Amino acid sequence: AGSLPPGPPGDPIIGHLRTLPRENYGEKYYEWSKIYGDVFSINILGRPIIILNTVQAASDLFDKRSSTYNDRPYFPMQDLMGWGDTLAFLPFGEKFQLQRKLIQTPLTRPGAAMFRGQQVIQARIMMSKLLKNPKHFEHIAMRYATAIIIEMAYGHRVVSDDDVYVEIAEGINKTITDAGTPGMTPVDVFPILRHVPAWFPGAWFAKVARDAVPVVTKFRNFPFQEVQRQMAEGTATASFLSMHLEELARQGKESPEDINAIKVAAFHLFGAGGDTTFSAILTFIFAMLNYPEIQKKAQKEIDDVIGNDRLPDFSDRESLPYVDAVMWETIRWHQAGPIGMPRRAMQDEIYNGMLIPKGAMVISNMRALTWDENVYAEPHKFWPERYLPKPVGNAEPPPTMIFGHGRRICPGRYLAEASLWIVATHLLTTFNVTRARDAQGREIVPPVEFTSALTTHPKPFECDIKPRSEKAASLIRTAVHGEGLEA
Ligand code: HEM
Repeated sequence: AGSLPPGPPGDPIIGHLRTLPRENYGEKYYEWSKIYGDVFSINILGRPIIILNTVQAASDLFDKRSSTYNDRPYFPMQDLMGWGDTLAFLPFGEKFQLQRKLIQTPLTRPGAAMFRGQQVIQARIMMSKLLKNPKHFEHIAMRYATAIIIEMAYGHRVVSDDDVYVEIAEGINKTITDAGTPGMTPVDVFPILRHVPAWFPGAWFAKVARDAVPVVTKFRNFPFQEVQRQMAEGTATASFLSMHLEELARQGKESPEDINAIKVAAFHLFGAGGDTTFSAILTFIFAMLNYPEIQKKAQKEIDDVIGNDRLPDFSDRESLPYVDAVMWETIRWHQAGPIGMPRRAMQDEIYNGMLIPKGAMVISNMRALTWDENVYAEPHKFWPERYLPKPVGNAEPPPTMIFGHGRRICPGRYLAEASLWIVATHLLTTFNVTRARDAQGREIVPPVEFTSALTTHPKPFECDIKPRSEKAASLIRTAVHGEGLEA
């Protein structure tokens, strides 16, 4: 009946517990795939983990045999923190089906397009903040990613910097980072550690979870109560939450369970879509800093197509293939979620003669999928032309697999892509990202290093973000002023 996929040698009892990297799993697994094969396995205390390192394998299992892989393993850490009932962490079953439907329905490609007006406004607010406070670009990008999701989920427009939602969101992002990579923390490996008190040596995760609970609880309840209050007063703006609640009322199905399901779905949007979008935008700024020639070339395309009398809009996307290619290359270069989200096999299966046993954790290693040299020529090179048609480019496929596969594919992908595109295009149109200089006037060259958790970000870096011209600066000021959005 086949044996497990090959893998690195491990201890007969503890398996690969000690060989597992402490960070950058994606890269380590990518190296192991070169030695042990595209599909290889490790085990921790006898629990098999199967790692897929090509789009072919991920698609064969998660798309074509999806009924076996729609499940997720149990994530004790995220459960302790208060995320256990949210879509990304739910096992396959009724709750999953309901959450998936609630989240997916308004975020289809045409559904996501409804939020474009908000994205344009928020991109312009972001540019205006960069004009005033360029050194705070990291915070400004975080604020943008937050604002997009909060407005969509709750109808609240974040304009000012000390908005309470931004504060809560920062707290949430910190808990996500502190929690490490789902499936890989000590408590995932030894679920018994759930019961260990926070002071226990090495039990950092218990403290992280304990500190996260009030932050998560506040985010779960506060915006929901606000929208309920606004709906009662008749002042609510249309949003994911208000539309779902109105629909329930229309159907006369306002049971506490149904209302709670909607509350959970709205609250999950930020957890799933905030930090990932933020990571992609920060990575874009970092890529432009590291590849000035590419930045110039994208700016030239914009100058030729849009000119310098107006700001870009979504209607320009078709006419800017190079900018599109730069965006895709950014997310291929360093994707926000390097090892995706683990699945769990729901039955024994044989794949290419190898056994994938029921209960195994199955991971599609995004890092290897996006660095596969059979798909991407010289994968380590930042080369946007690769997506352009031949002979200018190499006609390689855009790396849409960073959003996953099958029935658990990221439901926020259209929204995420548009959030990134509109910011990238505004930034290229109006600003230059260049190296900052130290007190002696020498260029600061930050190392290309990324943090390691469920989502990754470039490690804090310095750069100069200056308007390309006085004209560009005034276009931003006029746009923001015209909308009455100065804060
Ligand atoms: C650059 C941005 C983003 C990236 C790279 C990303 C990537 C991913 C990946 C890899 C998964 C796991 C898919 C799988 O198991 O095959 C996922 C799941 C998910 N994403 Fe995203 N995502 C992004 C933005 C967003 C946004 C903006 C939202 C919502 C507004 C969102 C909502 C979700 C949800 C709810 C899930 C769980 C789906 C499930 O388990 O059924 N994501 N995402």
